[in-house]
Amino acid sequence: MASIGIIGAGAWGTALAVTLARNGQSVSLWSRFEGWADRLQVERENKRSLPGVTLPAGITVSAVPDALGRCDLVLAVVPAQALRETLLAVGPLIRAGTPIVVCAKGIERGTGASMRDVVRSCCPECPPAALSGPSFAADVAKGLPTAVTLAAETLDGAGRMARRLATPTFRLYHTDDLLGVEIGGAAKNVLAIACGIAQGRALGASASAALMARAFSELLRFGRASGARAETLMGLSGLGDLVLTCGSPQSRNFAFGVALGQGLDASAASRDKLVEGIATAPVLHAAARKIGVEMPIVESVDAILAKRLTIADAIEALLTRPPRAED
Ligand SMILES: NC(=O)C1=CN([C@@H]2O[C@H](COP(=O)(O)OP(=O)(O)OC[C@H]3O[C@@H](n4cnc5c(N)ncnc54)[C@H](O)[C@@H]3O)[C@@H](O)[C@H]2O)C=CC1
Ligand SMILES: O=C(CO)COP(=O)(O)O
Repeated sequence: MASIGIIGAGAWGTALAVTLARNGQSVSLWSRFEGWADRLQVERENKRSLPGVTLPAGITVSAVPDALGRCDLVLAVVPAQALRETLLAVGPLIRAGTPIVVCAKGIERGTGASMRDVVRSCCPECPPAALSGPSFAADVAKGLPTAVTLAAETLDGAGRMARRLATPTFRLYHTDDLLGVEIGGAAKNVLAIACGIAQGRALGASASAALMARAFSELLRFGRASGARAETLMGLSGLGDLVLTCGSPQSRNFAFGVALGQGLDASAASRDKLVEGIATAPVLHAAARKIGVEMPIVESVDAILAKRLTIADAIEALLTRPPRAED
């Protein structure tokens, strides 16, 4: 069987490589940094993100992307804002017809492009797909169980990829609602920042639950108006990942929100870690406005990050919105 290619040797790229290789797959893991690729290849451990987890022999790590051209399935696991630049660099090596499964969760800043549209524009001959759902890299790398969703343009294609990537502890459901899966992953990061802020401000467990429920209502409203299916938004990649990310300090987006809520400045709170919701907040807010969907929590996060509102004013604005029927 041909290898599975993984682009990006950060926390999630490494965790996926480990999971797949433990299940007998041969994995080519690519990092753009030669020194980092060499370290992983020799030390057999990602000491930065997943200390204590051994890379199985089935993983080959390299900074030379040629092996991607011999893979029949490629996972793109770089930050959402780096996907275009990365695919422009290594995409031409990927064989036509090879699906590119984006594992990043976000919307491109500047263009407002979805991850599948970035794949389509950089690698027009490779069908885009997405893998998303409640899955912390550290949990998955330890072999703890979870379930996520694989979305592709066709249900058959999604099913084939899901069977290829599933392991006894990494359970994959599949769907052809690529739009819905991408929206869930991108939106939950922004909403988790708001939930973190509530935690950081010590607003209490009742407020956290209320905020999470209203956050889900925003996700659902935006997703449906965009054409996503309700069952996807209520599934693993929507509600499932929202619950995980909005309720756990293990989440970088939630932890960033907590730090903001405790009074830390945004750049200090996100130093040395990837917080996808920061870049996605303004683009998601703009996309919602464009289609006339109200997303007050997303709007507040965007305004706080852009320093148009203080946290205290944003909380006050949310609490004093006119009463409305629940939707
Ligand atoms: N860590 C997690 O638990 C999970 C992360 N994800 C998603 O996976 C994506 C990647 O996240 P992590 O692996 O956790 O981040 P990370 O920060 O640990 O790793 C990111 C990787 O991308 C590479 N990279 C960064 N900028 C780049 C650029 N401009 N060009 C090429 N490569 C670049 C880095 O060198 C690194 O190898 C994010 O979109 C995240 O939302 C999804 C599920 C779980
Ligand atoms: O997407 C994730 C879990 O499903 C990881 O969330 P964070 O990027 O907030 O750490």
